[in-house]
Amino acid sequence: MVGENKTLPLHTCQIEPNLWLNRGHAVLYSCALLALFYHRLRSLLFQFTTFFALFLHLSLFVSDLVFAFMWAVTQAFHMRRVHRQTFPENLSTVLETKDMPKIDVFVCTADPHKEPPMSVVNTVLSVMAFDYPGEKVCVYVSDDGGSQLTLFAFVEMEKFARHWLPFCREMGMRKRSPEAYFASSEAHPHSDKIKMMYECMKERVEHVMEMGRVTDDLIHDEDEPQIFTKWTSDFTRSNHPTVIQVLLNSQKDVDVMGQAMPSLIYLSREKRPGVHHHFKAGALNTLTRVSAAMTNAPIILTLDCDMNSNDPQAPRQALCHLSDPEAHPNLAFVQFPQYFRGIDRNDIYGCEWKGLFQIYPVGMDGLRGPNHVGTGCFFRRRALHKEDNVSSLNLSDQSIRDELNLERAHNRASCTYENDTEWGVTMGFRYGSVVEDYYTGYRLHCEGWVSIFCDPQPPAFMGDAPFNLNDTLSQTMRWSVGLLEVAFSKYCTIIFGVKKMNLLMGMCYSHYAFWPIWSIPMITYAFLPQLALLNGTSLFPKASEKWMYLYAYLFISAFIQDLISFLRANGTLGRWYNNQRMWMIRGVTCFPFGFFQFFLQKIGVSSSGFNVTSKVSNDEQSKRYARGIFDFGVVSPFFVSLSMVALINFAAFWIGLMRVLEDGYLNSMFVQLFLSGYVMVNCWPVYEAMVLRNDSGILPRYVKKVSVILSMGMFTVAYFAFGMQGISY
Ligand SMILES: O=c1ccn([C@@H]2O[C@H](COP(=O)(O)OP(=O)(O)O[C@H]3O[C@H](CO)[C@@H](O)[C@H](O)[C@H]3O)[C@@H](O)[C@H]2O)c(=O)[nH]1
Ligand SMILES: [Mn+2]
Repeated sequence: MVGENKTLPLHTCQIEPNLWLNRGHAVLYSCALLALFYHRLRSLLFQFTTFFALFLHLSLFVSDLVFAFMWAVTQAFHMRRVHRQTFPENLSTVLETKDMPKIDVFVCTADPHKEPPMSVVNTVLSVMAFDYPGEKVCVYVSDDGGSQLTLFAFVEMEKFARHWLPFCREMGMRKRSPEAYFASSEAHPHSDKIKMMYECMKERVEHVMEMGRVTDDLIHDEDEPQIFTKWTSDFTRSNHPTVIQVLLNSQKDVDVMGQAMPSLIYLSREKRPGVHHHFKAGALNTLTRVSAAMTNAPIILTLDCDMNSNDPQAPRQALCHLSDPEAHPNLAFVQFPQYFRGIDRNDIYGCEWKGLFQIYPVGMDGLRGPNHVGTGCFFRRRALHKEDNVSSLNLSDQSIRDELNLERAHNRASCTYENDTEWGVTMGFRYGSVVEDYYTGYRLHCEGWVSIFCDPQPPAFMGDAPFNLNDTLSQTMRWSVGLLEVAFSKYCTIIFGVKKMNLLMGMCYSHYAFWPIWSIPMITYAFLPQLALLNGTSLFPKASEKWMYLYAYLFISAFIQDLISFLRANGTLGRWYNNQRMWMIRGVTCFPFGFFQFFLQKIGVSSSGFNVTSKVSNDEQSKRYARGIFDFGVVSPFFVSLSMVALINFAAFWIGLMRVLEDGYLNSMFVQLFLSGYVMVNCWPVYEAMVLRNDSGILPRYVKKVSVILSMGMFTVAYFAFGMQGISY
């Protein structure tokens, strides 16, 4: 066991027993796959009567190859799973409180309308209230929206925080974001006074949000007017100077009980039209440089604005690894998983991402460590600066109000600072992919850094998940584009990755990089067998043939393996069912559209973008979500392709069933009929939204019309293609 003091361990690490079961299954399944390809190749050669037949069988062949590739790379996650535990109560054996390292916390926000300032305020309050010496914490809020509304919220919050932090210490509660605390059963009956203060602050912030700007009558403090003077008439979110505002300084600010407050710094980096700002990666690099000039803590915690601390012990848990004298010298980061609040019982949109955030990191942790997921991650500053830069940035004892430091910080937040530097190339968060988290972690692992997965219960952090279908699909589409940017770059995971790390790590990273290629088999299997069924053409072995067992084994055992690992990670059957349904939906919507977008970028027609996920939902939407009802509601190309799948499969199943019963073809059409039925059952929410429901979340008429027309067009083309070729088995 690693990091174990003779008596009191800081952490333990256990390899999962029974791994041979996974390995045995992998061998068996591989053999089955080989048999499948033998069978597929044979059909390809023997049934090559016409080009159309070749096209049909080639499509299925390629689809199965993709399935097999995805299955194979996923096995790397099951080869060496490890489970860690931390013991923060033992930290004192290696570290006295006065020696605890300083921590800089980066909280990113980008748009006050999609990310309400009050929610960012809650996040910041929850981390300021960490169970950690106040003078050792500095929270930086990066506002890429350059919004005076967000700054106003923090000016207000700073006063409330002086009451909130002592309150948290006194109550010793776990949830330290006011919103989460007041809504929880933890809330103390005598918390009325502090709740009132909170409500007052919230009211003022929301009032300013409604007004859209900060008016003079809202400014009380004599210091405050000058804070907002940078917002002149030509200040826009994409064209403005740097704003750095020190709101709290731990060297002089104390709470109402006289204890040092953590520092709090608002930063909105300079933006100019025509100068690429590299989205969140750019924001994080600016924060890294600015914080180096002001507090220069050796440990950095990155958080998205919706990621509240859910346990004030989180920094101590991370320190169990980071401060362990026996820690790996190249330990770059300790990653906590993303958990989400407010997910409905059955997680209809599969937003929990159990595989991505809970199951697969355990597998990577047994290799070189989990991938970085953008939030809830404690970095060693060393991993983000180049070695030689760390010493030159060693300014840790300087005051954050120091004029020289402030000037340095301003300079480092300028939009041209990075020109001709290594920032984003070999230093800091890497540019070139909109999934900067995945890409940065990947590059660090390739450079020989390692990471650790820390998944304590209760979860250390909790974030928001998208609450409607279009938002979650847009988010996955952005991820898809970002992942393809990595897959098709010179840092391709299967070539560069395998070479620089090892085969298994390369496979894990490839699983993500090639996510969007799921769309190839998904689209093929969603349309081709169904169109063939409608035209009386059989594409699979007969139900009575022995090859059928092979198909059944491959299909069923893949599902069972997935189900078992889902249930073992505290999943429920309902959530698993919805999760597999969302895979199908993503496979025919955001993955192919992501592919298309990536292609447009490659040929220079479109440029990459970071469409921030909205963290607000209206009342009606929330009600529907709570009842597990799908929200369509907007005209979106995703819904057109999804509706087409629903329509074609519906027609294929019922017409196919009628024909089969009439003509007795069930034996040869069984697989296709089963497939249409399976897709149809998965598409149930789409039928509901098409014809059965009557609320504002139904499929818009326009989407229905377009998808009916396109489906008919597709059917007609297939009718002639199958008819003219005259294939029928
Ligand atoms: O130009 C930008 C765009 C975004 N953000 C911030 O980035 C964070 C993540 O954005 P969000 O819209 O919530 O994206 P998600 O897809 O929900 O986030 C996941 O995926 C991102 C990569 O696509 C990662 O950065 C995140 O950490 C990860 O949680 C938010 O705090 C934003 O404020 C910026 O600071 N600047
Ligand atoms: Mn998010």
